[in-house]
Amino acid sequence: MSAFRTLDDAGSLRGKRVLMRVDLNVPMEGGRVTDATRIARVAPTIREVAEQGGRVVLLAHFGRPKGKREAKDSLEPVVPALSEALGRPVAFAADCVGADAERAVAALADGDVLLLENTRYHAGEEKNDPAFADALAANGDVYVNEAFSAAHRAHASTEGLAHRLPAFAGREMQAELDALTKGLEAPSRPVIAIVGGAKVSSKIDLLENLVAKVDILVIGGGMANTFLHAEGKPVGKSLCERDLAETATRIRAAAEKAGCRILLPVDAVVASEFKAQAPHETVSVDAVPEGGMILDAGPQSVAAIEAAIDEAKTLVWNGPLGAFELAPFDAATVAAARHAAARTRAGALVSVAGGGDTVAALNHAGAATDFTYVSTAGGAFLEWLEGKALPGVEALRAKG
Ligand SMILES: Nc1ncnc2c1ncn2[C@@H]1O[C@H](COP(=O)(O)OP(=O)(O)O)[C@@H](O)[C@H]1O
Ligand SMILES: O=C(OP(=O)(O)O)[C@H](O)COP(=O)(O)O
Repeated sequence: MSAFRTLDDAGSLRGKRVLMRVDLNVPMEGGRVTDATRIARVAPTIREVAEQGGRVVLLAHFGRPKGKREAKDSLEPVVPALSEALGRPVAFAADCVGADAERAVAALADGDVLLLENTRYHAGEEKNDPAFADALAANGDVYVNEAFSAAHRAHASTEGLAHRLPAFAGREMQAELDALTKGLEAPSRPVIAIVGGAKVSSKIDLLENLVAKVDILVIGGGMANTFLHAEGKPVGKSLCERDLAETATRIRAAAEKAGCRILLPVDAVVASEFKAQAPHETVSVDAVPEGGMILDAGPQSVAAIEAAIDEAKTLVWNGPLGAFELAPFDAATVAAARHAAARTRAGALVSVAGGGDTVAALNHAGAATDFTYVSTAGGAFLEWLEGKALPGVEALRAKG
């Protein structure tokens, strides 16, 4: 396997248009960034290139607008947080290709930073369409991929561009891969994985491989609801992908075969509205009312998760156990995070967690700094853990 070309191999970037793919898919509320970790982690690389006199053109996605220009998925509200992290102004262009982008790029002086609008406003992005990748490439002289957390996507801005321009791994891309390899290449067993969150359809398949790699798999959040439904339990109005019941059943069988213990919630905190402080009750997972929504794991489930963490020597975690942004539905996530942090502090656990919202949840719990390593990546981290090649990483490997 050949190595990456890194920024050290890029030569002088003075006066060059540096198309840098970053992941600005950050938690936002009311038009403001609520957790800037992903921004903070790439800011030094942006500054490094700008300080060399490179003209930085940032490419990123936000949400999943599926080729449509949805105002709620604009990257413009990220500009103030980005500018604050960089300590310098950041220009913005209303499109990532075409006349708007061209004009904004042409106006850059050496050391300037420009953010282009959401790449996913164009259907060609997710299709890795050659014509769209060409249109993106027209605005750069070199390409830097600094978006490890989007490296599991073979999209035009994460993969296609690497074949069109001299391509280099960013500092954070390198650092993520180094840290994950160091922390998890030969993990002390037992290994426990916690997988929760809301991206059920895009993450459920990887559980089938994951059960062969870990000893205990805790399933939480929206992912758990899908498994509970597959077992015939009532899930009311909960976030649940009913058509994935068969996949859930298959994963349970794979886990049994691999000797991986699966832990599902036994009790749940249920509300009738997806809202902070919504009236709620704790019920058994056998008794979720028809109009109820599971928004968190209950205390018995938390106790079981904490006991399972105590058995483990290594923890990997992606996806909150509940809707942690809405108090009091953060209780299970906060308790598990603090428990894992305490075990890590005591030297009993290697703990690695990742994902845009998971990092926000760990910060919210005050637990992030105690974890052995916090990755910015969720899905990409899990796919890396499965042993899958990440298209965004593979495309950077030096040829010849
Ligand atoms: N039971 C639940 N019902 C609805 N949403 C949930 C539930 N549990 C977790 N979530 C949501 O999952 C989201 C995070 O999921 P995901 O994007 O998969 O994680 P990450 O960004 O860390 O990879 C959070 O916004 C959280 O509110
Ligand atoms: O937030 C992201 O991933 P994550 O939620 O798994 O951490 C990345 O930006 C990838 O987004 P996507 O899952 O819509 O491709």
